[in-house]
Amino acid sequence: MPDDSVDSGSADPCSVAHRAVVSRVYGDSDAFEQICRYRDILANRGIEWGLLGPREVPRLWDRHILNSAAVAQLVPDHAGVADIGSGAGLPGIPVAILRPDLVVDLVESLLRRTTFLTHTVDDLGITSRVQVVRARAEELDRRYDVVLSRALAPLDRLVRWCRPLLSDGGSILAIKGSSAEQEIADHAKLLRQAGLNAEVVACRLDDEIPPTTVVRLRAR
Ligand SMILES: C[S@@+](CC[C@H](N)C(=O)[O-])C[C@H]1O[C@@H](n2cnc3c(N)ncnc32)[C@H](O)[C@@H]1O
Repeated sequence: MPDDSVDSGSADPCSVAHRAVVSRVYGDSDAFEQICRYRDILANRGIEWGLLGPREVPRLWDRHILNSAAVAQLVPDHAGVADIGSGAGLPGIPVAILRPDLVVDLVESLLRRTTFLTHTVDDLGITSRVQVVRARAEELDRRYDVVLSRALAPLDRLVRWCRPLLSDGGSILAIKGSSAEQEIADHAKLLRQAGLNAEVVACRLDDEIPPTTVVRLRAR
C-alpha cells in the first residue's frame, strides 16, 4: 500500500486556509484527525489510483471535502444512510466522519473504486458503521432513511435509481450545481408521479466557503 502520510497539498496556501475552516467544522477531536487523514489518502492513493485528477489536490478541502460535509446538516439523527455512486467516498466519508451517529453504506458499482473505499474505511477506523457495498443502485434491495448523491446522474435518472431505496418518509439529498432549480422544473411531472416533494437548499458550513446546493426530495 502506498505511503499516504506525505502531505502533497501542504505547499498550497488555499489548502492551509481551508484547514482552519475544517478544524472549526470538525472540532479538535478524533474527527479532525480522521478528516485530515482522509484528505491525505485522496491526495496520494486517490491520485495514484486515478480516482481524482492531480489538479484536484489544491482544492480537496473546499471543492470536495467541505462541499460534501455541508449536506450532513440535512440528515436526521441516527439515520440509515446510503451514498450512491460514492466514487472515492464523496460525500459519504466526510458526512460519516462528521456524524458518528449515522450508519452509512458507500454504494459503488466499480470494483477498483470499492477496493479503494474498503482500504480507506479500514485506514480511517470507521468500519463499525461504514460499509462498502459493490452494486448498481438499481439492483440494490435495501431501504434507507437518507440517500445521498453527488455528481451521479441527471435528476430523472437519479430519481429512477434512488426512489426505490427510500424508506417511508425518507429523503434523497442530491448535491447539485447551478442547474438545480432548472432540473426540478424540467422533471416536475416525474417527481410528482414518484411521490416526491422537491426543494433546493443552500447548506452553509462556514462564512468563508460557498454554500453547497442540495436538491432535497422528500417521500410523501
Ligand atoms: C462522477 S463519479 C462521482 C463520484 C463521487 N460521488 C464524487 O462526487 O466524487 C460517479 C460514480 O458513480 C458510480 N456509478 C454510476 N452509476 C452507478 C449506479 N447505477 N450505481 C452505483 N454507482 C454508480 C460510478 O462508478 C462513479 O464512481
